[in-house]
Amino acid sequence: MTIEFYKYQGTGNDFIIIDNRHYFIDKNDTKRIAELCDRRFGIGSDGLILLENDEISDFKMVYYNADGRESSMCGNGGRCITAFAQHLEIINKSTSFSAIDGVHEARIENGAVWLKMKDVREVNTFSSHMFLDTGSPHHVEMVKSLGEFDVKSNGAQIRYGEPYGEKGSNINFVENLSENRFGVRTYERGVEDETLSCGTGVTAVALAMHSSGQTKSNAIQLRTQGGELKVVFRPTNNGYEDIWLIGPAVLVFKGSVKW
Ligand SMILES: N[C@H](CCC[C@H](N)C(=O)O)C(=O)O
Repeated sequence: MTIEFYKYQGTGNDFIIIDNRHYFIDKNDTKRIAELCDRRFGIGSDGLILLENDEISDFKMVYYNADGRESSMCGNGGRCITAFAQHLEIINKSTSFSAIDGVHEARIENGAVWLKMKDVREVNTFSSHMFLDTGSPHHVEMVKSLGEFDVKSNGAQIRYGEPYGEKGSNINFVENLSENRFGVRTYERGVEDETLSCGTGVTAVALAMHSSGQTKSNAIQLRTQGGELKVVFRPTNNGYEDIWLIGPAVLVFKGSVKW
């Protein structure tokens, strides 16, 4: 079967997106999904996203990491599928769609996509790092001179080490740039490499910086290797709510491929 795909990127985190409302893709074909994500033998991407019909919302998002396995929520992917849904004229400027961690509101405003993230009830603080789940699990730790830091080897060591083990976590390394701006580089579980940005990751960093008192602001700028993202949120006495991940989502090309 030959299928049409669209290639999107959100601050360099890139995805193959397929309108699966009418196809009958074998969603358990881990090998084929990994082949399509391969940067030499396939189309090349950090992940693959299916857009499907949904009874309770405008559409359903199914996310696979580059290893071909279905995974937890992808923030940059959620922004890209919103732009894709508008491209397909499924939506106009706002939507609510279903993903593995629940229903997300999103809107497109002045060329940026706003994605509402799930509420975060707890930020776990340890001596060397913090850990929280923003739809995907995230380890957050401060480093000096982020630009020269070896993200891949240090990230892999933490991701496979205790307490994360095989299930793993995404690993974010952070440097403070100003009162409300932080540099972030992320080792992503399921890509098993550094990605140019990670949406649930920068969301975790923004909340961790507020929770640890490194910022008093509730509007945080995140500088990633792939570009600038913004996270705004409302601190409550039960964690964080009204959390929005804001940034660009760009259609790079479309094509067709044998499945
Ligand atoms: N690799 C992540 C999922 C994708 C997260 C990232 N691409 C984002 O933008 O949030 C995980 O397995 O937890």
